[in-house]
Amino acid sequence: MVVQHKILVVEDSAVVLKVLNHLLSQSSLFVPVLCECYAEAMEKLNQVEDSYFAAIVDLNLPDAENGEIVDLILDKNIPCVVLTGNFDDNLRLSLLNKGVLDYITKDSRYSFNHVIKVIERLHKNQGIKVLVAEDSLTSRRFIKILLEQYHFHVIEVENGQEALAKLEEEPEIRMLITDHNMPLVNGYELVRMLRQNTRFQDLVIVGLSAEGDSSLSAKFIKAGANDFLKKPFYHEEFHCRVIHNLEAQEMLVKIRNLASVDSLTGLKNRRSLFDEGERLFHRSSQAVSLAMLDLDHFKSINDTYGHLVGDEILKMVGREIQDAFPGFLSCRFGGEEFCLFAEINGETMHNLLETFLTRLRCKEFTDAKISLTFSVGVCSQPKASFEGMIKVADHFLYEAKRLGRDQIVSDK
Ligand SMILES: Nc1nc2c(ncn2[C@@H]2O[C@H](COP(=O)(O)OP(=O)(O)OP(=O)(O)O)[C@@H](O)[C@H]2O)c(=O)[nH]1
Repeated sequence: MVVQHKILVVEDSAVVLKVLNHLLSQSSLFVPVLCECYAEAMEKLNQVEDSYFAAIVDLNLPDAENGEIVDLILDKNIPCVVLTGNFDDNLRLSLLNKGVLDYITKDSRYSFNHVIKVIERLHKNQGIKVLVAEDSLTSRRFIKILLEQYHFHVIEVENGQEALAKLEEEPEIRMLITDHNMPLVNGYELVRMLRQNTRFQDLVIVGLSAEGDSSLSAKFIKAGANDFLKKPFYHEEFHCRVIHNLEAQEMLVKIRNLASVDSLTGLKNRRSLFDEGERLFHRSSQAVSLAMLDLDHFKSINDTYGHLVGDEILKMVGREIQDAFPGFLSCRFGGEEFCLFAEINGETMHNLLETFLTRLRCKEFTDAKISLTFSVGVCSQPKASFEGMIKVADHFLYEAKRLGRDQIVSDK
């Protein structure tokens, strides 16, 4: 079940309130709570049972014209995004110094999408671990506060050696913010070491360099850092760089996943079967088994109920396979053909497949209550190559079809 978060919106313009309400309601994560003035917001905030994930506020309200709403929100420790009609540099600085998350002018309709993006980002950041490597306690704490303001989970270390140990210990750390001048292993050496290890390829690294040391920024980037910041930096720039680099990395992961996943079923696609299967095949020192599964008479399902129902069936079958074979390399080989590969012996593979086929026979799929069966070929005897195993399993699959379908033929 999705946990929904309340977002307090304080805005005197009915149109803006409507737009923000619409945009927030489009996400299943957020529930907008709308207020037209300061007094109404205060009343909502005083209802003790209510806690707010964030607030979006207009600076000039009819009953509080000088941004008093910001202090009210920040006093309650609620992350605050300010929307305003006029851009003023001094005001912007004073708001950012107070600790507002962002300051956005209502100069186009994109401004409202920007506000929602900030709130969504805040939500996403909750699960993201960031490592801060910095020997100066003051500087480290300052960076920690800035990151926590954006809901990141912050881990602190005092030097490069500790950073390496922490990154080994906690592989889910997504970002490293590192100073250069640190004892034992300095920032530049740390980045070089990390980038030589393919495991840390996706780690986002932002180097911190002292003012005037331009060669260091270049060295950081050359060593493989994604970005750098010159100290002292202003927190608006810090947040932008952190978020932009993180989003670029997220996009990369998304593209990589799209390239390896079958969009219909969510299983791995044929390309990643060969990539990952080859690797597992060569690495494995124990028995491996490979199964090719083909839905029986699938063409007649398409012909009778249409392609959309056929697609729905393939999606459901994908989920069944995922549930029945956790930890397996499971892929949609093409059309209505699937492939399973794992480090198990032929007998175990056979038994698991038997259980799966039995369960499938008892099920009915879609509103049309369609029954499904699979023909399966299994290869579990040692072969010279991964491709060789696929060929053998494919051969047994066709044998299963020839023998009347709905059965397993294997070499065990
Ligand atoms: N809906 C849908 N159908 C697909 C997709 N990919 C392949 N098919 C259909 O799968 C059917 C496969 O038909 P056949 O190769 O004749 O096999 P079959 O009807 O399952 O018969 P047997 O394999 O001999 O039991 C064809 O009708 C394809 O159009 C897809 O992504 N979606």
